[in-house]
Amino acid sequence: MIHVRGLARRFQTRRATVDAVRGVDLDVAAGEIVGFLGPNGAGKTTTLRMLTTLLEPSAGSAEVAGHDLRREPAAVRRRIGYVAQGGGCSPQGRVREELVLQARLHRLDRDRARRRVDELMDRFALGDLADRTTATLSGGQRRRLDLAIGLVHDPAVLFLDEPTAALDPQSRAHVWDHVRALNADHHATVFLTTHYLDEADALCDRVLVIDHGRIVAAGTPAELKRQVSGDVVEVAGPRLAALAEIAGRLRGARDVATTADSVRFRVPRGDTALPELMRALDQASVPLTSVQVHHPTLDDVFLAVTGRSLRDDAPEATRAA
Ligand SMILES: Nc1ncnc2c1ncn2[C@@H]1O[C@H](COP(=O)(O)OP(=O)(O)OP(=O)(O)O)[C@@H](O)[C@H]1O
Repeated sequence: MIHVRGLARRFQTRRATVDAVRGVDLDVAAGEIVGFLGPNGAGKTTTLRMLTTLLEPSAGSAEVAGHDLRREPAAVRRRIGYVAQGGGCSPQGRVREELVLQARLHRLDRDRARRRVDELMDRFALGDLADRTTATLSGGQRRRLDLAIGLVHDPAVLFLDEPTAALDPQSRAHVWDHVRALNADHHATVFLTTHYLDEADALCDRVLVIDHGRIVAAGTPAELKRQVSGDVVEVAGPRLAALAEIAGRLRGARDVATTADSVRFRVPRGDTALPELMRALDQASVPLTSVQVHHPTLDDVFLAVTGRSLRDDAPEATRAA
């Protein structure tokens, strides 16, 4: 359903050249839900905007829903739905009116537009909100409307840019239910971007991790999680360099990372690694002020596959207009 080879996009700003996407290859089969996961500024939105014909690629090729992205952009647009990060409806528009307007923009005749809008209002539980202006909707209601708008023309592929960003946990779970149901009932292909590993885990058949414009890991959520199996040990003390060196020598220790005030690393089992660590530190007379063992968090997954922490993340370039 989506086949991409060498897709790249370079932005030229007054101050810098930004290679936002640096040669991405990916394939999405019909009926798959694929998550595009990565920290801020990794290149997710830029890739999505290229695949939805909103942005011209600097290099590479792609076929989306059976049409060539560069040669047949209008045909691609007819077969895809796109829900952007901020949604796309006017704040003063009313819920039902907005849906009808979108249906008419997609050239559905009056009758078909009415039927389609009724169907979508029902599916996304928007009936009670029909006459509300979109500016008065809660975050979760607004996302349901955005999804309905993205589906008005019954697209073969739905692109979602961070569908649950800034939603409370309950609204996030509702959005996930809707996406799952779309996929199960209509065999819809869904390509979504997210910051959240739990979202990818709950929703996606497959996950692609992008960092610095390149895909750095791909697999099912279970496969990705296996890559960060084991426990994470975090130790602190006055001699961090010595701690890191000793940690690196423990059996099975991986991904030793020194932060400003601690050393973090992964081991197959925390309970067996700790006595070994204590003995080694004792022998080398390296003092320890604290030690913690925990299961890998979202941050550890990012650390393992991208080599940096989500928490330290910052946009790398100022956006031009
Ligand atoms: N119009 C633009 N001009 C210059 N640089 C840009 C432009 N759009 C994006 N960038 C840069 O390209 C890189 C990738 O941005 P992109 O928005 O694709 O990342 P992202 O993974 O979607 O991030 P986020 O999760 O924050 O939305 C960033 O360094 C960003 O600053």
